[in-house]
Parts: sequence; C-alpha cells; structure tokens
Amino acid sequence: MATSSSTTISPRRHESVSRWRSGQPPAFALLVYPITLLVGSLYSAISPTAQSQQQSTATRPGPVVPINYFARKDNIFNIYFVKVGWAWTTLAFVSLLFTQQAYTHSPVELRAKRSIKALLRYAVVTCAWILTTQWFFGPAIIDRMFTLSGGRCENISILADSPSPSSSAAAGTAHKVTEEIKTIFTAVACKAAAGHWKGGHDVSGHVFMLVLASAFLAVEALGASSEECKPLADGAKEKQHNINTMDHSAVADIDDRFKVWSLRFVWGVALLSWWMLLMTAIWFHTWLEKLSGLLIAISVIYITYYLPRTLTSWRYVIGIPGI
Ligand SMILES: CCCCCCCCCCCCCCCC(=O)SCCNC(=O)CCNC(=O)[C@H](O)C(C)(C)COP(=O)(O)OP(=O)(O)OC[C@H]1O[C@@H](n2cnc3c(N)ncnc32)[C@H](O)[C@@H]1OP(=O)(O)O
Repeated sequence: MATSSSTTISPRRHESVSRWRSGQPPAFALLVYPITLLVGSLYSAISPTAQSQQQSTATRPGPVVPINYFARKDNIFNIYFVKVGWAWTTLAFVSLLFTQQAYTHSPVELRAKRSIKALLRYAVVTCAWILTTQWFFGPAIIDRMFTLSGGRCENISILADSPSPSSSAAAGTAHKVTEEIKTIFTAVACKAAAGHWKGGHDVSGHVFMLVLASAFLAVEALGASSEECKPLADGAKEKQHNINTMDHSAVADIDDRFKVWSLRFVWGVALLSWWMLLMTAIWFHTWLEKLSGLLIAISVIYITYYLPRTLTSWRYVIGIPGI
C-alpha cells in the first residue's frame, strides 16, 4: 500500500519544509555567505591571476592595472550598484510593501500591523548599516575599528600638492590641517586628502553591506510572498469576493503584474549583491577583513530575523516577515 507523503517525511525535514513555506528560512541558509567567501578566497589563493591582484585594500598603495574587470574599483556594478547599495535596497524593500499580498490584500488591521513591523525591521537594519559604515557619533564603527587596531591615514598629499608655504603662519596652518586629517580618521576624509588608509584592520564594508542587504531582502521577500500570506481571513474573503466580482480581471491583472515584477526586482538586487560579494571575496581584502564584515552582518540578521523566533518579547516588537 502506498504511504502518504506526510508519513515518509521525517518530522525534522517536515519542520524545515514548512518553515520555508511560511517564509522563514532556517538558520543554515545563512551558510551561503561563509561558503561564498570561502570559495572566493580559495579561488583568489589558487588562481595565479587573482593572486597577483589580491591584497588588502588597506595596503594597496595606488592604482593597479586590473587584470579582471571586476577587480577594478571603477567597474560599473561597483559604482552604480554597491556604492549606492542602500538606495537599491530601500527601493526594493519599498516595492515589496506596495505590491505583496501580505501588505496589500490582508484585512486592514493585519496589514497595518505587518507594515509597521516590516518598517521597524527596515529601521533596525538601516541603523546597523549607518552605524557600521557611515556614522557612529563621529567616525563609523569600521573606521573606529581601523584606527583602534593601529591604522592611520598616510601619505597625505593634499599639502604636498599645494604651493609651499611662504610664511611661518602658513606653515603652521598646514601643519594643523595635517594633524586634523590624521585625527579625524575616517576613510572618506583620508581619501579626500589623497592619503592611504594603512596599517590597521580594515573591515570590509562591501562584505558587510552586501551580506546585510541581500539577506534582508531575501528574508523579507520570502515572508511577504509566503504561502501563509495567501489565504485570506474569512471576513476578508467575503469582502474581497464582492470587490472581485465587480472589476476583478483588470485590477487583479495589474496587481499580479506588479507583484511578480517587484519580486523579480527584489531577487535581482539580492542576486547582484551576492555576485558582488563573490567578486569582493576574490579581488579585495584579506581573509580576516572579509570575516569581520561577515560576522557583523550576520549578527544583525540574527538579531532581526532569528532571535524573534525564540524571544517572544522581541517578536512582539519586531515581528516575523509574513506573519
Ligand atoms: C527604532 C527607530 C529608529 C529610526 C531610525 C530610522 C533609520 C531609517 C531611516 C533612514 C533612512 C535612510 C535611507 C537611506 C537610503 C539611502 O538612499 S542611502 C543613499 C545611498 N548611499 C548608499 O547606499 C551608500 C552605500 N555605500 C556604502 O555604505 C559604502 O560605500 C560601502 C558599500 C559600505 C563600502 O565602503 P568602502 O569605503 O568602499 O569600503 P570597503 O568595502 O572596505 O572597500 C575598500 C575599497 O575597496 C574597493 N572594493 C571592495 N570591494 C570591491 C568590489 N567588489 N568591486 C570594486 N571595488 C571594491 C572599494 O571600492 C573601496 O575602494 P575606495 O573607494 O576606497 O578606493
């Protein structure tokens, strides 16, 4: 006699499958990131082409002749995608809020609750991105880690390029400016002064942001389009039925198209982020610099998406995508 599928699937596997179906990827799904970094780093260690390019961006003295297009800092994906990556991430996330059933076709109260919690999750990851890469009551966390680990801005040429000071006052000002640049210590200030960020532990901002953005979008997209969001509550079903009978085909058609294209866009941004992560792993930074970027990003994702599964009070505040 044939056995039903529910009896052939082990409870553990069943739980894992139902987690995926309800839009909650299991924690092991995050392994894709260390594996990507590992594969990229191994490739860079083994491939003779990559070996000649791969060195810490912190110690890279100046422009190098790129062997591979993705080893160039000015590659089009780096400039128009990664360097403004949070804008793409925000756009993709907003498109989910406006098109996915979880936020548009559920009963009003549930819709409001889900949207507020999704915005809170966005605020948490955005704050983490800002504090880590942009500003942390002054220099960002990665800049502070760099200087705390002994790094500094060297070879500042801004003054060397300027006309030599003709008076002691001018020399004094020049000295003061140099000292200020050395003590501000942000990667941006250093770059603006044509200096080189040297000596310390330069956490990979690319790895951090690409892991954070792609995991955030993937988990939100899975939640928003999960099976659990599809069935409507009884009252809502009836209401929806009345609307549907009026002008079903036109509205539903447009809705469906936006829904599908929004999901494609979100997965496109997530996949391109993953690809750029792999490129970063091959062509830039050291093992440790990549690992520290990864650990910070994974911690933020864990706190935002995995901790609420076990910590009820936190789940009450921040929710779980699609629930
Ligand atoms: C609870 C309530 C709270 C409420 C609170 C609300 C908060 C919530 C509301 C806020 C609302 C905000 C909403 C914002 C929405 C936006 O629109 S923000 C505006 C858009 N801006 C962005 O997205 C900026 C994103 N970029 C970044 O953050 C940084 O550029 C990154 C990505 C972290 C990278 O930083 P980085 O300095 O490049 O550092 P790193 O990765 O270490 O790379 C070092 C070098 O190697 C190169 N490199 C590394 N990997 C690669 C690669 N794969 N290819 C080429 N080059 C590479 C880099 O280009 C870099 O070269 P240089 O530029 O230094 O020459």
